Parts: sequence; structure tokens; C-alpha cells
Amino acid sequence: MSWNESTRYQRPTRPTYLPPHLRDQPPITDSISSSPSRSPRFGRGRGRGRGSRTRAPNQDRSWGGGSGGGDRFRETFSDPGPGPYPYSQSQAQPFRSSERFDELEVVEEGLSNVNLDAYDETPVETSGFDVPPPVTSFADVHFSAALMENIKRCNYVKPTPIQRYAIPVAMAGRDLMACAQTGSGKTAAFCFPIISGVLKDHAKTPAQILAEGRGMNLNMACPLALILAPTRELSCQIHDEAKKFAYKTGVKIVVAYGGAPIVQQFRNLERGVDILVATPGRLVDMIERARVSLRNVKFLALDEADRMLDMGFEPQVRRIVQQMEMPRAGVRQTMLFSATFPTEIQKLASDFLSNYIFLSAGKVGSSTDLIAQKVQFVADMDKKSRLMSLLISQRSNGSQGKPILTLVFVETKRGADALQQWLSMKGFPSIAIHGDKVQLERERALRSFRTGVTPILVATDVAARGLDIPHVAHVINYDLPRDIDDYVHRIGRTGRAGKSGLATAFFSDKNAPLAKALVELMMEANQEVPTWLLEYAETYSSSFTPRVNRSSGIKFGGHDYRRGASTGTENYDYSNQIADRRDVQPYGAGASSSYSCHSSDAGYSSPARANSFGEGLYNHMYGYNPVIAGGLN
Ligand SMILES: Nc1ncnc2c1ncn2[C@@H]1O[C@H](COP(=O)(O)OP(=O)(O)OP(=O)(O)O)[C@@H](O)[C@H]1O
Repeated sequence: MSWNESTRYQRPTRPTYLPPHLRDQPPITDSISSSPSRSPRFGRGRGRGRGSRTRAPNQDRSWGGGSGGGDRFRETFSDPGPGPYPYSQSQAQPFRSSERFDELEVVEEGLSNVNLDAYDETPVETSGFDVPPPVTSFADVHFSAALMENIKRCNYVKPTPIQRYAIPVAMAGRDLMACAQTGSGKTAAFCFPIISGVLKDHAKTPAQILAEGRGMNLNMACPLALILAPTRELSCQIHDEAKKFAYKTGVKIVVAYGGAPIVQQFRNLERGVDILVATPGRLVDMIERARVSLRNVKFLALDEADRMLDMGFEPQVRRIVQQMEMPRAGVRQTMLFSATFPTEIQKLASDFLSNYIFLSAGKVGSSTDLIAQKVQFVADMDKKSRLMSLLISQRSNGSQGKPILTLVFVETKRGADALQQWLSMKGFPSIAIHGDKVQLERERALRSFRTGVTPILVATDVAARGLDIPHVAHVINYDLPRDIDDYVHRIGRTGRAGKSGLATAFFSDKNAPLAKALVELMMEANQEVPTWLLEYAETYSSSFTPRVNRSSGIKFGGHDYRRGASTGTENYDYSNQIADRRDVQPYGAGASSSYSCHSSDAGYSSPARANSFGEGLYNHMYGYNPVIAGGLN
């Protein structure tokens, strides 16, 4: 039976299954939800049951109401089937009340380690017309009680800088282009205002909604909010996060991504969706099959927006945003987030925005100085042995018997498989993730890594952006990327939520075009730059202009392009640096970091806070005398 048909026919009623631990609980009755003839308005957060949100049988499905969960976190008891009254069962069967918060992976060990004080000195720059002032606490924002409760449940005690600035902008209904360092809380910065906006919309009467000219369609999911992300894993992660933030609010969140059965995702949509988190390809497919309409979208967020608008995704995203019924810019609210925002992408992005505010938190497009960055010169033929020596010293220095989670980036899918197999052969528990793996394998790999079962993950760039795995202590760029922004995102898998991390890169001759950008980035983050790398930078900055995504003379691409090119420090005087550093060994430890940061921006200074990971810990982890095991290749 097609879904269209299934909406017309009511399933015969069956006794509902009640899980054992709920059987002795009194049934939840909700005077509002129990009356099918009532107005489709729903009582948000009222009582314990999710049945507090109801609709008339012929009401627009797009108003949500069922379990919006995707495969991974579908509530265990929530399947009401695709009948026309998907919510009636939930009224009798209050599984919402049984949904334990930690079943949604809210309480993670990692949360106790967040150190938001590390962001206290983060410089923030805003531009645009009439910028709303920042808040200092979540209580300053007029979120609903249920959302505030969830913020507390997530142990979010105070907002990060990007949240302090972006949330008021978003709550004021303004369009936003926001740039903040990896791991600094961008997800919540767009999720909280979207959930809040959806909740406000839920309070509207059908008459108000009709008056707004929003269509109703029985056969299509018509979400109020759309969050687009470039990878399947990131979509799932945003979905999981958003579900935590929307716990018990009645806001329905569904995820749609390729590689997983579309039928299951349709089923999730049939149960109602307020916020759709999607990858572009799968979304286009769903729209073309007339199962999703974007006509009601009021909030649009693009996570990793620069990636979404680069050559790979731009045509699809443009179609979604401009050619598929979505309300135009200015009517919908649009928010773009990333840690990097090259100028040319900003220009493209401005097509999607209306009178927007630009916001940058941190040394934007740069790495955070919470991450100790090390670059080692390693000829291609020596990479395996060097990796082995790092892993061996790391193993012997692992803290309290816990494995150190290490993410190893390589260039190609085949290279990822080959390296992973070699590591396993050498006795290092490892697993690989890349775009040629089927989705189940990808999910299994991430889970195995996240839980520490397989503490080494060999990955292509599919794992470079957005993934938040709390205990990743070390990112190794076995192959450096060609683009410095990709490097920023890759190393950003460690040093998150104020914690420190370590990133090691293997640099060989073929990476010479990246040297200049790498040196600038490391200096910006107060890192010690080896002399030989400065020499590479000097050679290549005079003879070659690398494609480093820092175009238009705007260093680190994090300034509002509408303000024109910043003064920049395009031309570092590398020779001075080299002269100063002749005594520093290429891989040496111990020399103090003496570079001042060449901040390109008038107005903000670089926080000169010492790196809390620091050389000492690096030495501790690695002993710093490469142990070259014999017969490694
Ligand atoms: N206010 C807060 N209080 C405590 N923890 C927070 C807060 N905001 C975010 N976090 C935590 O910080 C971590 C990083 O957040 P998030 O993944 O949103 O970073 P991001 O800026 O999107 O990173 P990336 O650029 O890599 O995508 C997450 O584990 C998140 O739960």
C-alpha cells in the first residue's frame, strides 16, 4: 500500500503493546489530547505523555506529532504504524514518559570534561545592520521552560562565545552567517533558536497558520525547519543532538540521508516532522518523489556551510533553496555556520541571505590553540614506520589503561583500507571509514571508535567535518589535505569543548604548496613552527601561489567580505623567523614558542594563553624519541 493510500485507510485497532516496566503505571490521560474533536493545537510539554500534541484525523501531517526519530534512536516503543491516526496510540501508550534521557546518549562521559572557561578570551567580531546584543547566560534568552530544562539536562551551564552572540541574532529572526572555531558549540547555536521557533509556531491556531498562507498537504511532509549537512554521519549527529535539545517538547525531528533505506525514512516522516535534518542528495530525492515539500520552511540552517556551497554540493543546495518551493530569503530565516568561510563562498552564500549579520568567534578559519600542532617531515616511504613509532609510544603512555582515541587521515579510500589492514596486521586495533563503505559499515566503524573498542580510526575526509567524538586525543594527518581549510576541520576533531588535543602532520615534498598556509595557521594559533617548514613557506610563497582558500587577501577567510579586504598579513617575513629559529631542531622539543601572532584584523588581539596541552604532555605521550620498530613496511 502506498503511503497515500495508507493515509486514507485506518488500521484495525489492535491492543497496544505496553513494555513490561510500564505495565503497572497508571495510564496517562490528557484531557486535550484525548478528544479527537478538539482543535489541533497541542499542549506543549503538558503532562508526561507525548500525546499532549494531537491533531484531527484529516489534519496536515506536516504539523508533526509522531516520533520523528531516525533509525538509530527511534524510540523503542514508539511505532504507531502508518495509520491515519498516528498519535492515538501514543495517547494510550505514554512511551514518552518511559524515554530515558540517557537513552538518547545525552549523558556522555565527555561532557564532564568540557572546559568552557577556555573560551573566555575568545574575540568576537560582528558586522551587519542593527546587531542584537549578546547574552551572558541561557537564562537571558527567553526560551521555553522545556527547552531550558533540556539545556540543563545536557549540562550546558553557560553559553560558548558563538552561542552568546548567535542565539540572540537568531532569536531576533535575523539571517546569519556565523563562523566559529571547531568544537565551540555551533550545533546548539542554531538548534536552540530553531527549536524555540518551532515551539512558538506550535502555539499558533490553524487559522493563524492559514492566514500566513502556509499550505497543508495530506500526502507530504512539510517541515517547518530544514537543517542541511554534508555527510550522513554529521546529519545523524545533528539529529541526535537536536533530539536531546527537544526532548519532551513535542518537536518532531527526522533525519534523512543516503545509504540507508529510504522507505524507513519515509515512515519516519509519516509520523510527523517539524525539523528535517538531511543531506542534500537524499532530500532532493524525497522532494522529487513528492514525499517532502519545502513550502512551509521558516528556518533554514546550513551546517558546514562553506562545504555545502563549494563545487561539490552547491548545485544541489541551490536547487533545494531556490528551485524547490522553499520560501524566499527574507521570508524564511537562514543561518549558515562553519569554522571556515572563504571569501568566494561568502559571496555565493549571500544569495541565500537577506540583510544578514556576520559573526565570527575566535581566530576564525584558524585552528584553536587548544590543539597542539606538530608537523614532521616524513618522506612517503617512511610514513608507515613513523606512524608505527607514534602509536607505539602513545600506547605505552596511554592514560590509566584507557586507549587513546587516534584519528588518522589519509587521502584516498583505497589508502584508508590499505593502511587500516596494515595496522591491524601489526597488532593495532583499527577500523576504516570512507565513502565506499556501505552505511552500516560506516556507522559500525564510528561506533566502534567512539566507544574505544577500536581506538584507531583511519579515515578520509568523510570524517573531517563536524563529527564530535569526545575523547579523540590525537589527530594524525598521515596524508595532508590539499586545502588548508580541510586541515582546520580535520584537526578540529580533537581539542573540542575547551579540551586540549594533539594534531600531528606528516609533511613531505609534495605538500610544499600547503606550507605557507600551514605556517600562517600555526603562527596564528601560537604554535611552534619548525625551521624547515618556514623555509618551505618562504620558497613557495615567493615562487608559487598555492590554492589555499584564503583568497582576496583576507587571511583565514573569516571576515565579513562586505567590509572589504582586511589589512591582512599576506606577506609574512619568513626570513626573520628563520634567522631567529636556526637553533630549533626540525622535530625538536623544548624551544619556547616565541612567535607573536600576526593578527590580520584590526580590533582583536590573539589570546596569548599558553597551550594547555603543551609540549610537556606531547613529550609525555610520545617520549619524543621516535622508536623506529624494525621490519615495519
Ligand atoms: N554551552 C555548552 N556547554 C557545554 N558543552 C557544550 C556547550 N556547547 C557545546 N557543547 C559541547 O561541545 C562539543 C562541541 O560542540 P559542537 O559539535 O556543536 O561544535 P562545533 O562548533 O559544531 O564543531 P565543528 O566545527 O567541528 O562542527 C559538543 O560535545 C557539545 O555538546
